[in-house]
Amino acid sequence: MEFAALAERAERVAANDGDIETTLAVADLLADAGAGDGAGGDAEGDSAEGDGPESDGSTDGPTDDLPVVVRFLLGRVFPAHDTRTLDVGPALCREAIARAAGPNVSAADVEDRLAERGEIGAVAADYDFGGQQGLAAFGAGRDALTVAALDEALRDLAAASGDGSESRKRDALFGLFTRCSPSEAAFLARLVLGEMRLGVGEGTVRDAVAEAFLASAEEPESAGADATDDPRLAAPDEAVAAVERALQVTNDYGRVAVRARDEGIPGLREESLRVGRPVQAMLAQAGTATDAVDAFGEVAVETKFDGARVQVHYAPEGNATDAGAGPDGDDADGEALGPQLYSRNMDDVTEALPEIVEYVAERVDVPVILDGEVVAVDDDGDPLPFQEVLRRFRRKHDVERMRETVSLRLHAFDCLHADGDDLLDEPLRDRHERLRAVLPDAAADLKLAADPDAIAAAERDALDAGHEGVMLKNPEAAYTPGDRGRDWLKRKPDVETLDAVVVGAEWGEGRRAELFGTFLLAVRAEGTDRDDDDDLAPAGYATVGKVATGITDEALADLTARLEPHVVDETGTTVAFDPELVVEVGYEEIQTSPTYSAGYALRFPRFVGVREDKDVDDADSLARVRRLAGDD
Ligand SMILES: Nc1ncnc2c1ncn2[C@@H]1O[C@H](COP(=O)(O)OP(=O)(O)OP(=O)(O)O)[C@@H](O)[C@H]1O
Repeated sequence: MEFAALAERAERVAANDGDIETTLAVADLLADAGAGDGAGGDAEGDSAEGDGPESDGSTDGPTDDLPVVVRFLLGRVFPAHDTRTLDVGPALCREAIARAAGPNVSAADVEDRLAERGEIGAVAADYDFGGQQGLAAFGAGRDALTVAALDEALRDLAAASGDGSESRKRDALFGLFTRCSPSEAAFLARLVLGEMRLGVGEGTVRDAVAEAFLASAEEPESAGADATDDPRLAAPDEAVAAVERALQVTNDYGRVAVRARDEGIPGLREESLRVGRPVQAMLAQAGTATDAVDAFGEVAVETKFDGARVQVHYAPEGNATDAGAGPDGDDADGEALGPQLYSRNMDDVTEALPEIVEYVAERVDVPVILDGEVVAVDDDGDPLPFQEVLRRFRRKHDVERMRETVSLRLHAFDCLHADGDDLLDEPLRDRHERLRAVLPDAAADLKLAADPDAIAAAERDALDAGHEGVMLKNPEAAYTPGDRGRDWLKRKPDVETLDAVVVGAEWGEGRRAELFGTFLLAVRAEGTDRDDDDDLAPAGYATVGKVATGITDEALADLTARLEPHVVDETGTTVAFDPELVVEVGYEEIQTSPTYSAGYALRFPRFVGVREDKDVDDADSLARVRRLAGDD
């Protein structure tokens, strides 16, 4: 396919403004790109026969434009799982455009034009690259670019590394621009910067692949046979689901399009995970303990580690199964592969984390794909804030020195593949069993809990151990790459906070016996008197709950020192204070309760901090609590 044809078709795609029109226009474009030389295309209505063999567009022989066109439409030269990048920044692109535009145009001119036009494609299209410069560079006038030639040129450009690579990239890009018509130049500029602006997202391409290659014909006669009986085709929903599934496991839109075209639904169903080819991480939504219990009944409660996401791929020597693959995701079945580590965005972070590589290599003896979090720890193994992990994460230089400064630990919480078995569709509880079997040392604990109080207790433990909180997961759920569904909930941070007065406390236990442990909270309640002797709230205050969660050892010592001088009464381990100190507390909800004199209780209260800026007269009132509870 000529690049000019693609650029022009892309402009027409972008002119559509409806979802369906855009999808149909992309489907048409893909069908045409897929019917070109070397494709098992359907130009003659023979796609049901096809040419069968697995093809990813990288075989010898006539080139297949389909995978390239699919990637280009998404603003990519390489599949998402591939860690290669063009590494062309906006400045380099502007310089190449300026040079291609001729001696009278400087990079600053291009920048000015960009400020006016607002977008690099429009700027590139403004210049006439096919003019003098192009002739001078290529002697014989404009030499038409094909999609395949452009793809090859960009792959070469991406491979440039080391000294002088930036200027070689600039030269290569300049050379390409000189061969471009305005619409090609716009496409190329957007492509190298990954900003296609066609209104074509991943969902559109998914639907278009299904439409172009898998949809059963609406009128079977038109295909000469009863196309609905063709096992390679399916009803639209089923076709889209099959494409989506293949995309989840391969992370490669080009490959999936080719497979859909050549082998239909059964071919897509054969796509599976490959060790060495990262998949998108499953993501979480915010939710409360009550949401989780309501939705799942029994909830899998895990520690939420405060670090950086990492996906571990490893196929040990001598024990690689058919899941082994080369790093570029080809089908190098059975090949061993040292531990590879990928970030949440599928960047290769292997080199930056040598101790995690060693850790995995020493302990795992079957091929695996694991999901987890890398956390920085102090000398006692206690977690450090996640900023410490970031100091290590993408580092290419000084790795050994940094390794001595910041120690890392892997907490694995999921297992996507083990010993030849793809586990995405297995329930979490079973995947977790496999995880414990392959890497018991690093497997995060998974506790099952069926009521919010048990979850709150687990959260308290996690916070006390210095972690970020808890994740609440559906133990029966599959692993859905890239999906932010309702099966994983990150416990919602407290949405509301209350500024309450500390009116009492209990001494702590064990190593905290010298410190107050639990604090009794009250709000202003003008006109109230003490109800009975058990009520510690002084006149004018009403109690709303106790807080013991979220307080570091340091904060406990500080609170104890500040409150001890205000003790007015002490019974056993319980003390009452003069109202002096205001603290901010988070909570999940406010419920009516006979336990406290306000008639309300904070559910899952959590200490946020001392309100140094507030006097007790500025603390929240019972009237506000009533409003927050929805009673006023
Ligand atoms: N046990 C666990 N299970 C799943 N994720 C965990 C776990 N512990 C820590 N995490 C981390 O928590 C992240 C999800 O929570 P959070 O929203 O805080 O992350 P984010 O990257 O800021 O946002 P998001 O991923 O939701 O866009 C995961 O991507 C993962 O890195």
